[in-house]
Amino acid sequence: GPRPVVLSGPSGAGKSTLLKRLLQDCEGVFGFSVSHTTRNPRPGEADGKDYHFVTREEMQRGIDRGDFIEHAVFSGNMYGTSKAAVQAVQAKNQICILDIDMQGVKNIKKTELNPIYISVHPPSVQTLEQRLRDRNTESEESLQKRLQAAINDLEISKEPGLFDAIIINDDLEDAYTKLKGALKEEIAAVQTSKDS
Ligand SMILES: Nc1nc2c(ncn2[C@@H]2O[C@H](COP(=O)(O)OP(=O)(O)O)[C@@H](O)[C@H]2O)c(=O)[nH]1
Ligand SMILES: Nc1ncnc2c1ncn2[C@@H]1O[C@H](COP(=O)(O)OP(=O)(O)O)[C@@H](O)[C@H]1O
Repeated sequence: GPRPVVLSGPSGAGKSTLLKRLLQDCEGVFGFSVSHTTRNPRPGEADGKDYHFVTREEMQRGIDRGDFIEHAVFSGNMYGTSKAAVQAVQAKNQICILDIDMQGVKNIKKTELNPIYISVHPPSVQTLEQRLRDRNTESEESLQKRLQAAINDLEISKEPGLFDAIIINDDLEDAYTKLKGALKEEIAAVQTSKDS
């Protein structure tokens, strides 16, 4: 099947915005790997679509059973990619997109998944903070944790070879064009196999 795609980058960099657009624009080409999380759903988020929202006990049981390819704690909540989430997409012969943090990137590198790694960056930490504030989803404490993680992860992202592409999300149209461009061969391959 097609190579999966990992989208990483700081909270608030624009990963969900870009990937939602990609899913709509290239209908049937991509499938989202629905992660598990212990954080509370935000208004508008649907269980089983944006995340599988679970308790810490349920998540820990799944980890102990070996259900997860990778898992991490981010900003005080647990997150993880289940084997089933990736298999559900791969069974449809779609390009599986994973939206995961830096710990997830490092752990996926130890697996056989062999994805394309893309990092989405904000134009500056100031802009990131403004976008996160305007999104209105975080408490002040959660916002500060995300900004600290962002500063740390932006530094780690400079490591040569960690990512296949880094997309700076300043103008959204421009960033989207770059993201689609970075994946054009994979998109074409899936479209060709669908036509045949
Ligand atoms: N390692 C890992 N990170 C994840 C997973 N799902 C989501 N994340 C990351 O967890 C972080 C927080 O996600 P979320 O609470 O949805 O906040 P947002 O990124 O600010 O919208 C982001 O960096 C996500 O990429 C997962 O399954 N594994
Ligand atoms: N290029 C952009 N210009 C202005 N605002 C943006 C841009 N991209 C995303 N946003 C906004 O910034 C916020 C964070 O984006 P989001 O996609 O939720 O980030 P992430 O999924 O990486 O946490 C959202 O409110 C989104 O609408």
